[in-house]
Amino acid sequence: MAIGKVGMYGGKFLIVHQGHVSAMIRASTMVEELHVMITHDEEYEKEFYFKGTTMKPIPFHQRLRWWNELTKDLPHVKVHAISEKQTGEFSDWEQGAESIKSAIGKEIDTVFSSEPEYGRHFEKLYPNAQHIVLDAERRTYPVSATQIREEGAMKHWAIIPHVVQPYFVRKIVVVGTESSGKSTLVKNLANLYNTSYVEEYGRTFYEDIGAEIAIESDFPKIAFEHKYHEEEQAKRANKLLFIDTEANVTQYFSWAYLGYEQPILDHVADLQRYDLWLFLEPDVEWVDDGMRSFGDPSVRQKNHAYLKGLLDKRGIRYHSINGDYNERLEKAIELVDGVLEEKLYS
Ligand SMILES: NC(=O)c1ccc[n+]([C@@H]2O[C@H](COP(=O)([O-])OP(=O)(O)OC[C@H]3O[C@@H](n4cnc5c(N)ncnc54)[C@H](O)[C@@H]3O)[C@@H](O)[C@H]2O)c1
Repeated sequence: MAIGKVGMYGGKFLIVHQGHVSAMIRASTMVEELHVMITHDEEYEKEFYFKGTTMKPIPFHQRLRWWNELTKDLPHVKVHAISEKQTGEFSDWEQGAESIKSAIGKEIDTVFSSEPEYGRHFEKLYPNAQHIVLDAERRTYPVSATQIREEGAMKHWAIIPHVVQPYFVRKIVVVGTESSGKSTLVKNLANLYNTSYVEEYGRTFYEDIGAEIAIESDFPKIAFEHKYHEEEQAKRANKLLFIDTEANVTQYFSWAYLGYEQPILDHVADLQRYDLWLFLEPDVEWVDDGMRSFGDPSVRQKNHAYLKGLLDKRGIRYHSINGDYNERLEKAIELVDGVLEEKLYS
């Protein structure tokens, strides 16, 4: 028999970690229905929880989405987001409790937390409810959200839930014109860092249709499909995702093959966020693999300058990578290690 009928488990969940998930799952086995309450005050959070960290504030919609996904197989667990104005006083909790009670709409008989000292608040706010303290010593997951915000997600990867991890995956994009060594570098880096990668979709597209003639509608299709693969691979990534090309490169190909740029590709480029841009200089030997068209050295240089111009126009901070294959790899590794150490490059 359940210990209680209607349970409540609340927090700010900045960020959601396995300690929270473990508490929620245990609580869900003790009551007939459990309500997870995400209390938020985004202005206050920005000022008091994220300032001075390398982490960007996490919108409450994002937290709601994580909790929805985490509880999707538990029909008796409901998730709510509650605005709770923060001033650092107990009155914040009073106002929050009113919103919590009205959102649940039923008598709350069990309140869960991992903090014994919250008991004094709960006695006043939920006088008829029992307070069940779960893992007060944080033995299962000895970590706090504050520590993760301060030290960064990379360091605490193993205790970040799998539905939350894609949000924190660091995206490293490798750009350059044809035969600049992008695909080899991307695969080598992915294997070195034991993670996933995204291939240049344009190549697969033309291989699949067996055509060498490009038409206007190919390029938006390539850009969208490429984005889809980025999303999919981010779910499998181990901290880092290596990506071969992006929408500016697709724009460059539109210009190179059709003679003009397409505004829709600019819109896709506007939405992109990468943590590190590696720009490969065309100083390695041209390799004709049967799919390439611009081997002449002067054309190669002109194309290279055009692509750089596209990135410069957008104010993108890229890192030029040149030299032989070993020099390129070592330079890339140095920069990628910086990403793992939460260095901000863009
Ligand atoms: N108004 C209310 O009635 C009410 C009720 C509950 C919570 N709240 C809000 O939530 C806040 C309290 O939550 P918080 O700041 O502690 O939030 P939090 O998001 O850091 O933690 C949420 C809960 O998870 C527990 N927890 C944290 N790390 C854990 C770990 N490693 N292992 C196991 N459990 C762990 C916490 O003790 C807390 O009970 C309050 O400041 C208040 O704003 C309000």
